[in-house]
Amino acid sequence: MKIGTVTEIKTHEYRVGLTPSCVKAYVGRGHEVMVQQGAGDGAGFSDEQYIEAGATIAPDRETVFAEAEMIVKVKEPQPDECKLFREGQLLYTYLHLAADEPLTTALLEKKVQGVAYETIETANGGLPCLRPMSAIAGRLSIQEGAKYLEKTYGGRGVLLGGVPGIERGKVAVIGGGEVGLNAAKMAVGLGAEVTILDICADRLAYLDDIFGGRVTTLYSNAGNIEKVIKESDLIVGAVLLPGKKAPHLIKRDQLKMMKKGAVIADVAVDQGGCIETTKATTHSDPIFVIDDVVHYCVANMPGAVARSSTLALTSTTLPYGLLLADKGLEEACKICKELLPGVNVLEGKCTYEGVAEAFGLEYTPVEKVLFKN
Ligand SMILES: NC(=O)C1=CN([C@@H]2O[C@H](COP(=O)(O)OP(=O)(O)OC[C@H]3O[C@@H](n4cnc5c(N)ncnc54)[C@H](O)[C@@H]3O)[C@@H](O)[C@H]2O)C=CC1
Ligand SMILES: CC(=O)C(=O)O
Ligand SMILES: [Mg+2]
Repeated sequence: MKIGTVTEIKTHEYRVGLTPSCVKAYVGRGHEVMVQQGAGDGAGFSDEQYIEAGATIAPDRETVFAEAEMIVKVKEPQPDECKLFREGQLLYTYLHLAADEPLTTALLEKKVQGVAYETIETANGGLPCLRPMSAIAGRLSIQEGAKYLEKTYGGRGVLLGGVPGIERGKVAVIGGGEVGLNAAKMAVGLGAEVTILDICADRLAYLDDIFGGRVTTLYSNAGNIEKVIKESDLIVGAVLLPGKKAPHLIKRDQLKMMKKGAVIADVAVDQGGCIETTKATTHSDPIFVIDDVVHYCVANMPGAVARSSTLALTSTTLPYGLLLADKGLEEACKICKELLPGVNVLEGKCTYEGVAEAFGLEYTPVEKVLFKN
C-alpha cells in the first residue's frame, strides 16, 4: 500500500504521524511511504533520516493526498486538508468527531474511511492509542495549571506545593482515568493537596490504593463537585465518555463560587470539554478568563512536547497501522476486533454511535458497511 504522512497544520502542532523507524517498519513489509518535506522537523526528525529509512520525500501536502492510499496523521484534518481527500482514502489519525460537526460532515461527504485513534478499543475497554497522549496531557495539565496560577497570567498567585508554614495549593481532578492519574501524580509530586473525583467505584479504589493516602478520592456527584469548585486553586477536567461529547459537570453560573484567580485546565476539551464555559484554545493563545477564573483549554496539549509525544504516540499506533496497510480495512478489522470501534465514518455513513448521537445523524453499525459479503 502507499502510505503518506504530512506536516501537521494545526496551530503549534509539531508532532508527526510517522517517525523514521515507523517508515522502516512499513517499508520492511513491502509498502511505499511518502513523507511531506519537513514533516518531521518539529519533532526532531530530518528528511535525510526519512530517506535513509526508505521513504520518498514529497514537495507538498497536495502530492501526498493525491498519491497515498492511507494517510497517517496526528490531529484531526483541518479545512485545508479536507478539500484534498479522495473517495475511499484511508485516514488514520485522531478525529474527535463528536466535538466537530463541520469535520464530520466533510469526512462523510468525501466518503473517507476514517479510523480514529481515540476510539480504537481493547476488549477490557482500554483506549491504547489515546492512552500515551492522555498520560502526557495529564502531566502537562499541572505544569500549565501551575504556570497560570502565577499572578502575571491572571492567576491567584498560589504556589501549588506551598512552602513550610503556609497552606499547600489545592488541586481537584475530575475524572480519574489516564489523564486524571497522571495529573494527580504530578500534583502530588509538587506537594499539592489533591482530590480526584470519578463515578467509577473500582477506579476510586485503585487510585486510593496506589497513592497510599496522598490523595483524597471522592465520588463525582453534584455535591462533591460543588465542594471542589469552592475550595480548589486548580481544577483539571479529565472525564471521558468514549467517542461522545463530554458532560458539562461545572456550569457557567458556578464559576462565581470559585476563588478569584483560580485556574481550570479542561483537558477534555477535545470532546467538547466538561466545563460549560470551555472553548478550544491554541498553544499561541492558550487562556481566557471568565468570572475571574482562568481557563486553559488547549486541544492538542501534547504538541507542546512534540518529540516525546511523537515517540509515545507512534509506538502505539504503528502495530494497528501496519495491519491496516498489510490487509486493508475490512480484513484488518476481521483480524483485530480492536480496530472496529475505531471506524467512525465509512462510505459516507456515520459508523460511531456517539458521533451520530452528537449531531442527530443516522447511525449505521460499522459491521453492516464493512462486512457486506
Ligand atoms: N487536550 C488534549 O490535548 C488532550 C485531551 N485528551 C482528552 O482527555 C480526556 C480524558 O481522557 P482519558 O483520561 O484518556 O480517558 P479515560 O477513559 O482514561 O478516563 C476518563 C475517566 O472519566 C471518568 N468519568 C466519566 N464520567 C465522569 C463523571 N461524570 N465524573 C467524573 N468522572 C467521570 C471515567 O470513569 C474514567 O475514569 C478525553 O476527552 C481525551 O480525549 C487526551 C489527550 C490530550
Ligand atoms: C488526544 C489528542 O487529541 C491529542 O493528543 O492531541
Ligand atoms: Mg486533542
